Amino acid sequence: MTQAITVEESRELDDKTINKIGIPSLVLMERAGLKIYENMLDNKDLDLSNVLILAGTGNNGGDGLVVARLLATHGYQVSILTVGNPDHASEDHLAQARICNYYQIPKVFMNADFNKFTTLVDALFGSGLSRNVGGDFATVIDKANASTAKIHAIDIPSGLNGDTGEVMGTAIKATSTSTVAYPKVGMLKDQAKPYTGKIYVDDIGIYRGNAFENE
Ligand SMILES: NC(=O)C1=CN([C@@H]2O[C@H](COP(=O)(O)OP(=O)(O)OC[C@H]3O[C@@H](n4cnc5c(N)ncnc54)[C@H](O)[C@@H]3O)[C@@H](O)[C@H]2O)[C@@H](O)CC1
Ligand SMILES: [K+]
Repeated sequence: MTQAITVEESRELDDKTINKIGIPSLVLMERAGLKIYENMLDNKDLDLSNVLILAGTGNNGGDGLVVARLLATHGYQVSILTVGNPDHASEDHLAQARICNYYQIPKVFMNADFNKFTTLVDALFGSGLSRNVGGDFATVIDKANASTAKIHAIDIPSGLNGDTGEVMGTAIKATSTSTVAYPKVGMLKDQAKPYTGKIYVDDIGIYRGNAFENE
């Protein structure tokens, strides 16, 4: 597996790629979503006949909404549960939500029966997780773990500390995880294995170091 980075490094690399190198964030999100979708098709442990996207209102959720759209446009049955305050949604999340609305991807709410779904996509938190998980987020994570569905996590299983591999209150136990750009150091610790499952590392155009860099 390629080198691992800290969560802070991952946020710095995202920022540099977008604001210094100039690759638009929605381009990175599209590339991430496409790779994640392909990882899900690749993983034969996942049954994609009825998928639910668990989307937070940040960019991790935005990645999840790209996956929702790719599944829908390729004929898969997919629904979205958005968790968190929509008034605090990131710009890119809102852009993806408008696209999902265009495609009329069905929405479900907190009372949804997760056992109806064959695969859940964990897009609640990625590198933005900054405190212990509680409230609706904890409810959804615990319900997802207790369900019969398999879980595919985006970037970092939600609730797992990407630096230490510790659980912050509660955390998603995924069958597989698509991590963006580089794995985060905490995900490679032994204690993280039951949470990450099989790890896919997705190259989306974010690189540590650059031979052409003049600094
Ligand atoms: N444009 C970019 O920078 C890219 C971001 N990507 C994705 O975006 C993710 C990072 O997105 P964000 O920075 O929007 O952050 P997240 O989507 O990880 O988290 C969203 C927000 O949740 C809030 N939050 C943190 N801990 C919480 C808690 N315990 N309870 C409730 N709310 C909490 C924070 O305010 C945080 O900003 C990455 O993990 C990756 O999946 C990828 O699309 C690649 C490009
Ligand atoms: K996640």
